[in-house]
Amino acid sequence: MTLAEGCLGAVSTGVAICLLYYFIGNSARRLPLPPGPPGDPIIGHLRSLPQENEPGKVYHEWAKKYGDVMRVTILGRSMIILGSQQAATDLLEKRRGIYSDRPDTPVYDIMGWSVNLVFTKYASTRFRKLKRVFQQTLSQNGCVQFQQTQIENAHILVNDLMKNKGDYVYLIGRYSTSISMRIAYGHQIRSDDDEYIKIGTEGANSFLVGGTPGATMIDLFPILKHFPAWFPGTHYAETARTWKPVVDRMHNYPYDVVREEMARGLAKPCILAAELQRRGEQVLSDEDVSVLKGVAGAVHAGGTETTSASLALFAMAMLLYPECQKRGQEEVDRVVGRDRLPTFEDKSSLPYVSCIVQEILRWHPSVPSGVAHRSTEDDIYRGMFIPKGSVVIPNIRGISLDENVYKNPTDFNPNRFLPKSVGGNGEPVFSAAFGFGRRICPGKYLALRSVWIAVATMLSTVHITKAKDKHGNEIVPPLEFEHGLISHIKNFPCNVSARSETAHNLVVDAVGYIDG
Ligand code: HEM
Repeated sequence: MTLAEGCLGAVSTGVAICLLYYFIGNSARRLPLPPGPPGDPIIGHLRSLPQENEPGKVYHEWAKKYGDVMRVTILGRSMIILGSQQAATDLLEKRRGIYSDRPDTPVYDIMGWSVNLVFTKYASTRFRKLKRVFQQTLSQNGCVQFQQTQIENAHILVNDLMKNKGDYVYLIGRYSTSISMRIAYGHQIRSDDDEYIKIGTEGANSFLVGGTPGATMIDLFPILKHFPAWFPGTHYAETARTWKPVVDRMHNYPYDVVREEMARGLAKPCILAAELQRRGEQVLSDEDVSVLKGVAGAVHAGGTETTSASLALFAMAMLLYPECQKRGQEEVDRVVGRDRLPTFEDKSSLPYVSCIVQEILRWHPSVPSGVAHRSTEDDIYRGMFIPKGSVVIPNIRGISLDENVYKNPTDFNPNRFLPKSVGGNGEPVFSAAFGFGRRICPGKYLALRSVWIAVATMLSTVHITKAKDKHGNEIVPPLEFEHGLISHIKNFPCNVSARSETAHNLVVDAVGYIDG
């Protein structure tokens, strides 16, 4: 074969491949898009998308009519809602190569959240750097190094609950903030006026004012962020600018403190100090500093509200389903006894307690609509065309309510996860609580351990009962939630008391040993 013939052959093959792609691409575009409820001309579903009410529940009802892969549009942008474990696994996990990006979130970028892994674009060096630190420190084995911190904070929690009795939701928030701050920055929270509680709470509040990430008018039309504040639709950009100093302070203040403590040889072991030490004498670029602030900030921002929302649900479940509390307490008493407190070594012998934790995560998932993914290529699924650039939402709440998988899904029933051989329903563990694919929650193992040790320690030492009104009648709190990226149960009254004098003394002793 001559050189000319060879070149001709290569060119013809190239042209044939291009034509094939062109025809496949075109025929894919001729396939039906996923079905969905009717929308308005031009604006699409802007008016009909649920905002106030529980969106995941509304999507779940729509899915009964339109299927578990639904499409809605907002001003021409496609949003695909996945309503079953099967569809979410097929796309977000099995085709992770094309469903792992995040949509643009200019509102959160203006606020200063772009340092955080959750908003980082998939195909970026920054994503790989942030992910590496999480994978190394918070893997299933890596988490074990933090168990003493978790145990100590569980003891502080029950001690405070016994003293403060009714202030459950606040103390749970303090428990999860303490764990995050200690792991990220080596700082143990000891009092209510601690600066870390203040900056953490303020930073977390910014999530309540930024709208749904990727779905505000500014996210859809970023040009609007340059328009004056009076212009319709610009409101989120203005709000975001107001909150920027708060979010910046949340990232900067603890970073500066740890650096200063390291310089004086006083820094406590934590993720930030370990990462700084790893870099030794090396001069840090602005990007390095921003990655370090992002890692530590993500431990706090990703872990605090989600963990406390889950534990707030635990108390509500114990109030509404006292028989589950009784069964959990009996299991702990049988395995751990009454003369010591639970440890992680007891975990494998306490299956019902683990089922309680699983059921908290399923009953009302704390991130009900997940965090939106974005597709980076055209795709075909079950004969439907999913255009490149679609925002893809795993409806975690909908998956938790799937009647084909979970019997009577609105009931709190830990027994559903026990094998049939021991009288359970043998239903599958609800893994969707932590998301999917390459964006799956990197704090999953830490979170599961923080929730487990708090639940086991509470079952061992305290009794949670309904509060009474002024006439002595028990108050049955309604199951109501504040809906945002993270779904929080609305504050509710309850009583928490020591289960026995022995339990009280054990806790007081344990707290006395915690190192200042
Ligand atoms: C019960 C507690 C928790 C729940 C229910 C939860 C749930 C989730 C969910 C649903 C996602 C989105 C996954 C996806 O996009 O598919 C996520 C992402 C994330 N979570 Fe968690 N999480 C919890 C605790 C934590 C903890 C303790 C940390 C940190 C130590 C953490 C850090 C993160 C980060 C950094 C991301 C973003 C990951 C990425 O975008 O690649 N989370 N979490």
